[in-house]
Amino acid sequence: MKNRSEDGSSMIGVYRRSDGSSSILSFNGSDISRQSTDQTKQGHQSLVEWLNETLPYLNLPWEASEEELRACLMDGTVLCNLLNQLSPGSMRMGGSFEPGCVNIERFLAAMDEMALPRFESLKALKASFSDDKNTLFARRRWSLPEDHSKGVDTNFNDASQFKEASDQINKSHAQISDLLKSNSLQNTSTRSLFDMLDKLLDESPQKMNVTHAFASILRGIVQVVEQRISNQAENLKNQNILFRVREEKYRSRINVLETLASGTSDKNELKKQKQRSDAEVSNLKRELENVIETQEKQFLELKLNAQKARVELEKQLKDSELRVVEAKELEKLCETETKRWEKKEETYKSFINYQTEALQELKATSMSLKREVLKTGENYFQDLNYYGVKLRGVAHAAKNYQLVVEENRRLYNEVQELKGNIRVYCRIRPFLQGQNKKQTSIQYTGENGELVVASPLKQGKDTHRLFKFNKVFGPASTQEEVFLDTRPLIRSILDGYNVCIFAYGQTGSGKTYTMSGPSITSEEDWGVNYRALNDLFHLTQSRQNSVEYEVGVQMVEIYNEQVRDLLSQDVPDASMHSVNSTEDVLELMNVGLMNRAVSSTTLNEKSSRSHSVVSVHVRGVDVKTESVFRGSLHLVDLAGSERVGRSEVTGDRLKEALHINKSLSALGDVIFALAHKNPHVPYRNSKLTQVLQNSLGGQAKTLMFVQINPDEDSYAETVSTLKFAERVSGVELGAARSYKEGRDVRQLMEQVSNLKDMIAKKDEELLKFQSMGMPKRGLSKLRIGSPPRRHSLGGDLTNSPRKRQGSGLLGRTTSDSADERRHQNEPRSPSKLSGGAKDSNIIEDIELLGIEDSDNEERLSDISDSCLSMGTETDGSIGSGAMELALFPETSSPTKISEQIEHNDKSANVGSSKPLKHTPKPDQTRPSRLSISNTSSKALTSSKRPITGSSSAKPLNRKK
Ligand SMILES: Nc1ncnc2c1ncn2[C@@H]1O[C@H](COP(=O)(O)OP(=O)(O)OP(=O)(O)O)[C@@H](O)[C@H]1O
Repeated sequence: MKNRSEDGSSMIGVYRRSDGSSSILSFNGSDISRQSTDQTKQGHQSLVEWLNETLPYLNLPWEASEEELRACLMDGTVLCNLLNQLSPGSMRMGGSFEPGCVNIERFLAAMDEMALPRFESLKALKASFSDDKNTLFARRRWSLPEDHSKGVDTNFNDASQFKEASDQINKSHAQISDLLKSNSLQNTSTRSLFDMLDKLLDESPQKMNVTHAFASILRGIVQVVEQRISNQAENLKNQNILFRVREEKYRSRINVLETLASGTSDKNELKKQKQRSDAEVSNLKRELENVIETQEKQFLELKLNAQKARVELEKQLKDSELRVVEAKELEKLCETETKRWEKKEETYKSFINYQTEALQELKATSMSLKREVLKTGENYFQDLNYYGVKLRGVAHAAKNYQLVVEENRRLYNEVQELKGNIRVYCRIRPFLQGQNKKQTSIQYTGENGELVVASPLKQGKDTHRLFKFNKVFGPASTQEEVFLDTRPLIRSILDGYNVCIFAYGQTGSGKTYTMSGPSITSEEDWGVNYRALNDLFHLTQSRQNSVEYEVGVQMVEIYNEQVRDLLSQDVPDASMHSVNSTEDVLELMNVGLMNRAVSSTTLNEKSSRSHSVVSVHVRGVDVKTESVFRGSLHLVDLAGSERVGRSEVTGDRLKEALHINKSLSALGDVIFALAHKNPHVPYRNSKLTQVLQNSLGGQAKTLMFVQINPDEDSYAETVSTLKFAERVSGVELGAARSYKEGRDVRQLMEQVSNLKDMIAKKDEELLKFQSMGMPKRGLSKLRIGSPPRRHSLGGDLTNSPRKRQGSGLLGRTTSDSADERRHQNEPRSPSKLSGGAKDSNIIEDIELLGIEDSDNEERLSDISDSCLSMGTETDGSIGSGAMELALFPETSSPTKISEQIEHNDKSANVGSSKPLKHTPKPDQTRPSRLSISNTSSKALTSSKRPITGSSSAKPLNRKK
């Protein structure tokens, strides 16, 4: 608490007594005013005591009054000495203290320096220096800033030094906080406060990790503030000096006045002057106090501002720190980003370079392309013009294409006809291994088809026999050479002709070798069968743009006059298999060969005792005209033709041989009948001739391979075989006819089919009548020439509607009862079959066959029930005349019909290529209609599965 003396004299200090009362010591140069409300004597005495102890020369009485004490201290010398005693060196006066105000000022300055309150000077001094130990401490404490500043500048050499410095800093902080708590900071001099601030700032960089630059900035600011404060202080000092000057002036005046007073007698006047002077002094004191108060206020304001500035600065410092950290992070981020962008820039640069290069290349390519396009365009237009001209030619040619194709076919067929529709090629088998020593019966083979055979055993002129065929293949001929001369016929099949190729000869003469080949694994060994089908597929492929072909294959064997399907065991009739490639055919024929019945004989261990027939049915549709072509190829590997006597077989084997010979004889009969243009051709005499019916005759092309065994032992058989072949080759069968159906024909076929259905219904009705017990007489009228017995592979087919439809590729329908009857009445004499008794060999053959006329009826009945019935016996053609006959059955009068039949029979047998107007006799009307079976197309179109083929038994035919 600060108090001010009422008289305005300079205030030196205020001290507080221990009992709580306050005392003011004021120094005005002449006295020490003391204002006390309750001063205890004890406190006063202790003070005197302390003064005496400290400055013994004072020797103040123990009970010295305040006035005495004040008088003692008044000139300031005692105070200076006291302070010098307590704190040596604190008073920088060289040890001598002249009495006067100057001493008091020094004392006050020293107090300020030691941060002791001015107004409790003595008490503070006493308290500070009462204890010896504390004396040193106090001194140290006030000199701490200097020490500490030194410490701050010191470089710490080790951790212990650093710790020590850190401890000192902490201590000084503690002291500062103590000062703050004890409010003594308020009384601390400005200088000291700034020292402390300075000290703190020195500490800050270490403790708070503030950058040195910042600290220096802060310090600079503080210095500025300090400068300002020091300016203020300087002002104050100046003012003080001014006041002191004035005080001195007044004091000198007082002295003058006192001198004058001593010289004058007028005491009152002196008193008055003294009072005026006192008044002036007190005025000056008040002025001084006011100035001090103003300065203190200003100082406080400045301090406050400094604190605020400091807080603000600290805040800014923290912000700056944060910003610095942020800036550093940002800097790092910027660096990484910069690097990244640099990398990207590099990448983009290289990419752009690459793109630019690519662009250049593209531009160049584009330019060259443009040029090429232009060039191509020009070429294109040139070509277009060129092709336009060509196209006109082609279009013109295309108009005539069909005509040319037709012409081509016609010419081709004419060539084939000129070559002969039946051709005989003779092939001589080479000697087999182990037959080297054997003599050959073949004496000569000529290029022109001449062959001379002779028996080495017989001597004489007539021993040599000359035969002439279309071609003779010697033992060295290859399979390919043999097929080369067969190939032209294959094309005919695709043009709608029927072709039959069969191999005839004694057992072991090489029939199977020629037809199938020794093995199918090697293409070189392929026989005629495989090569023909292979060719067929190649031709269909080459023609596929103009004609769509479907090919179906059947494979049967005729064994003991029974037909057996070699491709399917389960179906009763010959099954049709659709084939699309040679591979399909190979597969099928492999199966067929495996199924073929083979039995051993003494002549040929593996000799086949059956005829095998591979039938290929082709249906072609002309894409443009929609005309349908049908062609068929029969590839027949006949059973051995040797004589029964030589085979030395008995029992079942004998029966087999007899059947084989019988069927071969029937084949001979057919050929001879055709050769002699007999009105009747006995196709029905064997299953073989039935099967081959549409391939043997006026409209078919036939090729026979006559196989010869060169062995001298087989001479007789060879001669027999060659004679047979010679006769066949001499037959002129007439022009072949292509089976070409136009749209009209197909429509007619459909009508025929409908009519057949109607007839079938009528058949059923007839059967009903029969079962109802109609008079036998009436029935007998209907059943003219009914067969005595029926045998069929498929069992009794009489009532089967399916059979009545007569479907199947092979189905060319069944028997003609009139023909049958006529056939039965025909005497089967050797002369008739052979064309005369002149040829004794034929008679010999027939004898060997052992065929009796009594067999005829049974044989014919077998044929009529055949599953593979192949057509009428009346003529070898597919009877287009028969079709017409079926179409107009009711319109023709009986007389006319009979005439027409006779006419047709004749014309058929002379090989007329024109469609025949075949009108049946009254009792033949229905059978004739039924003799047409246009089912092959149906069979082909559904030929993915086995098709019941040619077993189209016609119940009505048999019933009539
Ligand atoms: N041109 C030939 N070149 C070589 N060997 C042949 C020739 N012709 C036939 N052969 C061989 O003669 C033997 C009998 O031939 P193949 O079986 O073809 O006679 P085949 O007339 O069919 O007899 P079969 O009537 O008993 O069936 C076979 O071993 C066959 O390989």
